[in-house]
Amino acid sequence: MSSIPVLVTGGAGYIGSHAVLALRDAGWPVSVIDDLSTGSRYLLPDDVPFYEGNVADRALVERIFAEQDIGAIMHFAGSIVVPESVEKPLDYYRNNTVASHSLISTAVDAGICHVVFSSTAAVYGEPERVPVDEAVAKLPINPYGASKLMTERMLEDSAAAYPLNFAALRYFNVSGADPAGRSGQVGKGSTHLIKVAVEAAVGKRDHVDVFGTDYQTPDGSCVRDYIHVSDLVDAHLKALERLIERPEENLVLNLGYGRGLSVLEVLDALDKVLGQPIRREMKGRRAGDPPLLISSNKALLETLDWNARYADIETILTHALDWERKLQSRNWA
Ligand SMILES: NC(=O)c1ccc[n+]([C@@H]2O[C@H](COP(=O)([O-])OP(=O)(O)OC[C@H]3O[C@@H](n4cnc5c(N)ncnc54)[C@H](O)[C@@H]3O)[C@@H](O)[C@H]2O)c1
Ligand SMILES: O=c1ccn([C@@H]2O[C@H](COP(=O)(O)OP(=O)(O)O[C@H]3O[C@H](CO)[C@H](O)[C@H](O)[C@H]3O)[C@@H](O)[C@H]2O)c(=O)[nH]1
Repeated sequence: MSSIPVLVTGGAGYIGSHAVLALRDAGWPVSVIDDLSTGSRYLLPDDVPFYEGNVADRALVERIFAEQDIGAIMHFAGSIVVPESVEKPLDYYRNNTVASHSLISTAVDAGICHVVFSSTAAVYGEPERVPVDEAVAKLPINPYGASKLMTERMLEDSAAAYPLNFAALRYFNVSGADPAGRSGQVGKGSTHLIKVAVEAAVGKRDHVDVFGTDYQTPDGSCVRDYIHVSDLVDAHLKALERLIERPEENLVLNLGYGRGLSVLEVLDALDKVLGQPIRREMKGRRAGDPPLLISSNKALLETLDWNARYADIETILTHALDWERKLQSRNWA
């Protein structure tokens, strides 16, 4: 497979930094643009060409395209906090939709042909069926999901009109960290279950809240499809290869294992990894949480030559825990 220079937007963030590492490991030339609003430069190797700035800065993006001879974009840059999107919807439409418009139109003008886009299970809202397949109605229930769906739509219409193809990858619950310990999730008030749980494991928190124990699920707590970040980014590389091989095709794929784990099952697994229990507090339901969110990954398995390598929840937790310990030992966050 011939590799072409890739621009990773949001490459100093959690998922983007793993994509940079995976692309480099596989021999792709990589550059990064990131405004460092939530990202951290130390998640990237020093020798990655790094441009600090906003993807909506057309002049900067044009310069990167020219200087790095970019042929494809992996677009991770965006704002990701669901409750914040409800409080500040216009910020989310600006940073996720309007900034993406600028990036896509700059790419089209520069003749860049392939875009892999970070979408989310939030585009489905409260899905009418679970496992959720890609044909389920897209009815987002918050501005975050709506802002991402609008970008998917822009890509779809642009691909019909210009020489461009795209992959919209809808992530379920991204978790874990680079198995080699080079990157992971950086704190700053994370609300994600696995991040919160490993913070408790290293003593940054004294307990984990369990939000809701009275759902119509086997043990009463919410069920999610946790996918290891390295498996997730591997699907991005496979998707990009496919876009290059088949320029007339686009891809819209869920990224998940098609497997559900409850909050209590995740915490039990962490207790097992640690060999001792983490303190839990049973709390009421958190607003806006669907009881059950599991992907159908049939399309992913049928379309890409992709296999899960790190699906075991204890593996996911071990990698997240190793990273949390590293953060703590370096006083990074
Ligand atoms: N983490 C998840 O569970 C999850 C789930 C579904 C989808 N996603 C999507 O994946 C992508 C990456 O998420 P993440 O978890 O790595 O978040 P993150 O906050 O760690 O990464 C986002 C990166 O983008 C940068 N950024 C934000 N706006 C920018 C802009 N306008 N120009 C340049 N840089 C900008 C930030 O500084 C950060 O480094 C996002 O688009 C998010 O919506 C994440
Ligand atoms: O301290 C915590 C944190 C979370 N939970 C529970 O754990 C489950 C998973 O919660 P996360 O916050 O880890 O993840 P979400 O399923 O809420 O969010 C995921 O889906 C969202 C869209 O629906 C966004 O895409 C988001 O980035 C992504 O992680 C939920 O039932 C939540 O209530 C707890 O019990 N205690």
